[in-house]
Amino acid sequence: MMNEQFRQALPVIETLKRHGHEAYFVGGAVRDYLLKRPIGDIDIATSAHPYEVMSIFPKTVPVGIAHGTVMVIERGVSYEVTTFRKEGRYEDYRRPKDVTFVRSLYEDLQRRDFTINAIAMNEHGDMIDPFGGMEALNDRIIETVGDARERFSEDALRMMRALRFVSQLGFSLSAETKQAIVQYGHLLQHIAVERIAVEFEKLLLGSFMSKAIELLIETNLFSYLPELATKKKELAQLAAYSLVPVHRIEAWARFAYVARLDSQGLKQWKLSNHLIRDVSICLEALERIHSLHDWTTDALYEYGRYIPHIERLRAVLHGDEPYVQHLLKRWEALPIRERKQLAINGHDLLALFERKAGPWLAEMIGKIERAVLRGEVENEKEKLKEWAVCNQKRENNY
Ligand SMILES: Nc1ccn([C@@H]2O[C@H](COP(=O)(O)OP(=O)(O)OP(=O)(O)O)[C@@H](O)[C@H]2O)c(=O)n1
Ligand SMILES: [Mg+2]
Repeated sequence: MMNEQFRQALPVIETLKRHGHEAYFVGGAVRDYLLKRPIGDIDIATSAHPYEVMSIFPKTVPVGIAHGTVMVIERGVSYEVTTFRKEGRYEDYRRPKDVTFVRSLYEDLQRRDFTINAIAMNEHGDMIDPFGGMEALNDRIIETVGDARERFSEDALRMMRALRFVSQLGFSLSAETKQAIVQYGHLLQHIAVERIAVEFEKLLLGSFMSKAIELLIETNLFSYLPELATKKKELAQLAAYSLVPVHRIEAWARFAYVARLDSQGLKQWKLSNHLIRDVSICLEALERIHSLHDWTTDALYEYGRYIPHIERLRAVLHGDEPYVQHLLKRWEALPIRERKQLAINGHDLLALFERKAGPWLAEMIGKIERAVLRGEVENEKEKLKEWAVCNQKRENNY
């Protein structure tokens, strides 16, 4: 009964109970535990007020007091402890700013998005499941708690969440839930792009991505996503790929490649500049590298640590085998893997030629770099100096 992660978290529940409060495990961890999937963060719901939670535990962080959430750190692990609540008035189809704390677990579960996410577990491992979540898990159905149109107008992001759960779990949408997405999809326009992108990324990384993308098209929800309103055909192509990308860079790069989005398009998704740069490098590489043959020494050197991403993408997009290990071996065998490894630097060259710094210097370093990479000269300071001087003479003779 109960797995190690929950057992480790038991003291949090027990401590709350000792202080006279109710406390349960809730949310995704309970769902994933019942599905025998690896569980992520453990969330706890309690009748205790946030300030009571903070006074009971020695180590807490008020991460979301306004929403009733306090992070409790117990034996180095952090848990989100949220006071039973029902959400206050919803405005603008977003999560409410104010919440009302309630004293009953039932009311707390009632405000949750899907029945599979509205199951609570007590300290003995007993399930409290007033909305049929376990049956839905068994039937592999995603259905809202109560009226779907109500749930989606409370928080329109839940429509994206429904599809990301489809992608992660391979479940189907209940007829009512699907119908409500068709009807309320436009409300997604009120949701911050950053929040949409978080769910979309999980969708792109799910094992059943194709099924989710097909639903995205079928419900027309795609037309409210950044840059995708006119990309129905491209999305359908994305659904045709069955391999799962292992990394977020690959997930976004494959998406951008198939949907024909450039870095400007990705900017509309409000991804971090860092991620956009990584994805853009992969996209640029995919224009050049179509087969194993295109992995020249120069390409290996240029793409360095991106080789595994690019190669896996190339393989998926061209229906080929990935040769990651082979390419990494070739990359590791290069005389140098980055400019920093050159045995000569700018100072050395300035002294050698007794010249002032100028454009000639970068040009010279570039030539030396290429010569070393091609094995024309050994990466050793004296040899490089000699080569540089000879090269200069050769050029002056022309
Ligand atoms: N828009 C939302 C977001 C969350 N929840 C509720 O809050 C729980 C925790 O939310 P979150 O951690 O975002 O999702 P999980 O279901 O836990 O999924 P994951 O395992 O990916 O964290 C959900 O299970 C659900 O009960 C909700 O009702 N409506
Ligand atoms: Mg969670």
